[in-house]
Formats: sequence, C-alpha cells, structure tokens
Amino acid sequence: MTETLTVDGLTVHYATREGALQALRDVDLNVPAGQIVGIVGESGCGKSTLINALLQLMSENARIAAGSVTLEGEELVGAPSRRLRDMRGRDISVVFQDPMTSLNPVLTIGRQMHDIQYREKISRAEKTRRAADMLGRVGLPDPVAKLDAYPHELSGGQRQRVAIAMAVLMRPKLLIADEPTTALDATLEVQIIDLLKELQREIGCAILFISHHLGVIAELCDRVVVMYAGEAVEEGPVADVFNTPSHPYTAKLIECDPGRMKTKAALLPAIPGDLPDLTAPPTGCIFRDRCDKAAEICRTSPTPSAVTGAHWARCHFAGGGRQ
Ligand SMILES: Nc1ncnc2c1ncn2[C@@H]1O[C@H](COP(=O)(O)OP(=O)(O)OP(=O)(O)O)[C@@H](O)[C@H]1O
Repeated sequence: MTETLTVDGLTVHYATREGALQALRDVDLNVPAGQIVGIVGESGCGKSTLINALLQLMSENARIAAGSVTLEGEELVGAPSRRLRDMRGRDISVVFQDPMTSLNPVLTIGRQMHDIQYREKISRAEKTRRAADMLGRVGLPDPVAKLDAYPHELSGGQRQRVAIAMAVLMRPKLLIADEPTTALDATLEVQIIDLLKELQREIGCAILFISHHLGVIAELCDRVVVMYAGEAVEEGPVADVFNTPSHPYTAKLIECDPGRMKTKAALLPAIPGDLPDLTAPPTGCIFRDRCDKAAEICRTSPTPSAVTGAHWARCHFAGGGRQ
C-alpha cells in the first residue's frame, strides 16, 4: 500500500525553564493513501505537537530532536520554508475544532475560496464555479448565495462545513482533522462524520483524524494510534485495537466505561493518576506509574510487540509476552 504520510522516529522537545520537555518521543506513524487513521489520547499526550510538526509550524521553543516526516516520499523536516508554504493548504490541509480558526471573519466565503485557488491558472468564473460546487458537495443549501455570506452569517455547523469545503477544495493528499466534531451537537457530529467519509472516498485523500471520542474513531477510522505522554503506545486496525486492546493504557480507556463505545459522543474517561513529568520522564515504560500490571521488567523500555500482523503495542506483556 502506498503511504501518503510517513512519520519515523519523530522526537520533539520544548525548551522550558525546567529543561527540555520531551513532548514526542520516537513516534512512528503511517497514513496510507485512501485511509483514515485516528489518533486518540488524553490531553497533553502530544496531539497538537504532532500536528504542528506535520505542518512544520512549530512554536519558537520547539525543536525536532530526531526523526522524519515525509509526504509521498518528500521530506518535510528541514524543507525550505517556501516549499512548505506551497504545500500547506494544497497538499496538506487542516480542519480545526473551531471553524473560525480557518475562516477569516472579515472576508466573504467566496473571497476566501478564491484566495485558496490563487495558484490555479483558471478564470475567475471557473474559480467561483468550483467554490460553489464544493459548498454544494459539503451539503450547504444555496451554495451560490453562500459565496457572498460572511462567516458570522452562518450557523456553527454550516461554518464547519465551509471549513471542510475550503480544506478539500484543492484536493489535498493529506487532510488533518483536529477534533472537527467536538464543538458540534450529536446530530451535526454524525452528519460531519458521514461527510468526511464521503469526501474521503470521492477525493481519495488520506485523513489523519484526531479525536477524544473513542466512538467517533471507531465509526470513522480504518486504523487507530493510541498516544500516551508523547509516545505511540498501540496501533492497529480499529476493530482489533478496541476489541482486544493490548496496551494497559488502551484497555483502561475502554474498560472505564464499556458502554461509551456505543455512543459517538463518548469522551475519554478519566484514568486515575497524572501524566508523567515530561521534563524528566520515567525510565522504561512511560505508563508504568499508572499501570496495574507494572512489574520489574517495566523499568526497561518496551519495544513495539506484534499482537497480530498489523496490530502492535509498546508493552512487555503484549502479544503473548511475559505474564
Ligand atoms: N510551547 C510549549 N512550550 C512548552 N511546553 C509545551 C508547549 N506546547 C506544548 N507543551 C507541552 O507538551 C506536551 C504535549 O502538549 P500538546 O499540546 O501537544 O498535547 P495535546 O495532546 O495536544 O493536548 P490537548 O488535547 O490539551 O491540546 C504537554 O506536556 C504540554 O504542556
């Protein structure tokens, strides 16, 4: 299968007064063409840092200490800023939780959709036609009239549809969806998920879908990566990971409330204990301080163990390991 996005050994540090905060450690991730890969993890596990690293839009105190990020084989880490600017919005685009993050409140929707197409050598009329067509495809009623509307004239659900239309207008290779349904009520959430599925099939892009909602991930994604404290701790086909979680952290997320997987609005449960201090993370397994199964061996770092072919977990006890 061709990989659209490949993240290999990605390690990101933030300079802080307490020392280097290790926000991502040795993260591997692949998003194959035409697939939807989910990322789930509690607050602080490194989701935003990962998105910023994929876009190469890091805060000033951030540093990629190791690893690589490639889009269809092209390295993004250290790529010239002009090349990265060209790729953002065209090859990689993002839908955020709050659509106003990507919409400009003082410009009409039509103007913003024209601006996205600035590199296209097509007539103004054709740009308008493509913009209206995309607004229609994301389910906005009266798309031509919507081109003249300002973002504040639309409802929250409509604004998110416009943000999605803008994100896919240039038919990106990779769409990053960062909690795109979290601010919406349950009915709208279902509609947006169905829309993303439909667009993905139509455009054939790869989608990296970040969410706190286990149910949404289960509904939408082909594969899921579970992150904990800056590490990818388990990955596999969604059904395998959620039916037979093999990392104690994933198991805890699901175990805390088995009913929650049935509702799309299910949020991550609170797991007792705190995330480790990432300026001085524990040696060995990153989860051992909160893990019921922790044993002496967990003082050494686990490498990913295969559970089944495409399902692995970073735990000494996974995949028939020592019990
Ligand atoms: N600019 C920064 N400087 C220092 N530390 C940071 C910075 N940005 C994030 N961090 C730290 O890096 C770690 C990962 O943060 P990140 O925002 O990537 O997590 P997250 O999973 O996106 O959380 P949330 O869901 O709350 O947004 C956290 O410990 C956070 O405090």
